[in-house]
This record gives sequence, structure tokens and C-alpha cells, in this order.
Amino acid sequence: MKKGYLLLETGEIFPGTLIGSQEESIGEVVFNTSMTGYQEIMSDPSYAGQIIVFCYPIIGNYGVNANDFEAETLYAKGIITGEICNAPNHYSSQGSADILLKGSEVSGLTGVDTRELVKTIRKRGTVKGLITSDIKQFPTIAHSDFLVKEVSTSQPKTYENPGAHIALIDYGHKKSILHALLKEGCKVTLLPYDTTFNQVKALSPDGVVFSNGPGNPEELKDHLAEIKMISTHYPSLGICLGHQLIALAFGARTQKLLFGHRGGNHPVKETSTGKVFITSQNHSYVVKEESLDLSKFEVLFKNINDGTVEGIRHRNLPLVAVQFHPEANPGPHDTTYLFSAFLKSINERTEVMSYAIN
Ligand SMILES: NC(=O)CC[C@H](N)C(=O)O
Repeated sequence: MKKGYLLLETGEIFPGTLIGSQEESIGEVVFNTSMTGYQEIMSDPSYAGQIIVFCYPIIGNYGVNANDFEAETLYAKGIITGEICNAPNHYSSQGSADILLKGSEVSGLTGVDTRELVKTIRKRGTVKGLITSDIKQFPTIAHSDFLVKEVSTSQPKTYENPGAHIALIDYGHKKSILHALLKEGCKVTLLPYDTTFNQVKALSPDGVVFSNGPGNPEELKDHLAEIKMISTHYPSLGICLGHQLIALAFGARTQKLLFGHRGGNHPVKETSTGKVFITSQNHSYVVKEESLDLSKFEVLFKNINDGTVEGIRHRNLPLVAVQFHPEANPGPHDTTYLFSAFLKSINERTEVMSYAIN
């Protein structure tokens, strides 16, 4: 048991015991309030560059297994827990969370006062942190926010199925998004983040999904013109980073929240009906409502806790984008209907429809 620390760039020090690779690691410290789903959270590529603090006091009690990964590897920079369970008990368990961290070369810290740490982040906002075995000066390392390239597929990959053909633009997709589309019977072609309109056109897909992903959406500003062309010409669904990119592409702006929304029980309200859905979320940035062109878009969902934009719909195009994760995993399945609604919008699209570029 090796003693370690989480040093925050704002000066606070949180002692604990090193777990996982036990290596020194620096990242943006964010917290997740989900009570379950630690394996899916740890393997969600949207956490690239971040150190995840689990608010739930014990992590690892039901182990990890081959089916619950959201990506091939873990991209997070570290894991912080109150307690980690090294004797998991579940019929599907194939190993412990600590062994997974070690095998994936991800560092971590357990035995940390996560309540105090979360209160600190809520006060300070998201800050950088260093997992280390000794207390030292906080390093000044140039930090890149352009993480999408690291987590996106480098080559197109096709998953055959008899249904509608969906191009899934991969900014660091969670496998659950791919699986939700395959479950709808779709053929899916996974495409690199920098795929152009002409490359999409060459595939003649029936629709396009813009995936989740890590970092600041503004880092992808060079791709916005292509994103606008693609989402103007094909029925499109944006999820999380994909939602932010669509909003930016149509001239809106994004801003960083003080400490983001990460958890499995974020309530959102459908503005047209007042109906509330409980959603899974993981994001730092939001679309600024006042920057949306309301003659072209309507706000489809709003977060009940802080009133931020959780979804938008184009008034004339079959284009919907949501800030939360309809694919869940972890989290409630209240909004999985958005995938079938997307497929419906594709099937109802008639040949004569032609969309003017907005
Ligand atoms: N899950 C995501 O796609 C996250 C989007 C973006 N990186 C954010 O933090 O807001």
C-alpha cells in the first residue's frame, strides 16, 4: 500500500493510497455522481485527459467484465475513489477494477475524502490535478485540449446490417451509441472525426450521427463548415460533443460550466410537453441559449437543475441534437426512444425534400 496524493493546481492536497499503475498523472479533475456503471464511465472516451472522482463511496464491488467497456481501452488520466473493492462479487465479474486500471496503465488513488474533494471542485470549478507519490510544486505542463484525434477511429469501419445506413462520425464514440444503432437494425459506418462532406456523400448514407467526445468543442472549429454541410444534407442526430458541434456549426456559442454535469440522474424537461426524463450525462460545456438562432432552432430539452440547454431541434431540417446521453450506459433508458425517433425521421423523409443550406 503506497501512500499518494492528489494535488490540485489551486493548492489543496488530498492524501490517499495509490492504485492502478501508481504512476504520476496529471489531468482535469471532474466528478461523477453515478451510483453504478464505474466500468462504463472509466472506459468512456469523453473522459480522455481527465481524472475522474467517483462520488459514490465504494467502487468495484461488482467487478468488471468484457461486455461493459465503452471503448477498447481507458483514456482517462486517473481515478479517485473513497474505497475500492478488491474482492468483487457478481456472476458476470471477470476481475477487479484495480486490475483493470493496472492493465490499462491508468493511475488512481483510493481512501480519499471524496466528499471534501467534490465540495472543493464545486467551489473552485473544474481544476487540474496531479496524482503523485510525493507533495511537490504543481508542474506547469502545456495542456492540450485537442483530444479528439487520440480517441477517434483513424479508418472507416462498417458494421453490416439490413436497415438504414448511418454514418457515425467518431469524436470518441461510446460503443453503446454504435450498439443502439445496430439494435435499430442500422448498417453503421464509423468515420474519422475529420471526414468531409464529400467523403460522407460518397457513402450515400441515410442519416448521420455525430458522437460524444472529449475536450472543448471549439477545438474542432476548422471542421464546422463540413459539419454544417453534412447536417444540412442528411437527417442528423448529435450527441453531447456532437450536439455542441452542430450548434457551433450553425453559429451558436458554447461555454464551460463551473464543474459540469456528470452522473446518471440528471433531469431534463422537454420544453414542448413539460415531460421530464432522467438522463445520463457527462459534459463540461453547454450551448449558450442566447446565442442560438431561434428562427432556425427550437430548444427541445432544458436541464431542470440549472436551466441549461439539453437539446435542440432545427425547425425545417430533420436535425436533432442532445447534450445528454440517450444511449445511457450507465444510467436510465428514458431517452433511448430518440434513436427510434431518428430512424423514423429518416424513413419519413421523402425523395422530393430538398434542404436549403441555412
Ligand atoms: N460526453 C461528451 O461528449 C462531452 C462533450 C464535451 N467534451 C464536454 O465536456 O462538454
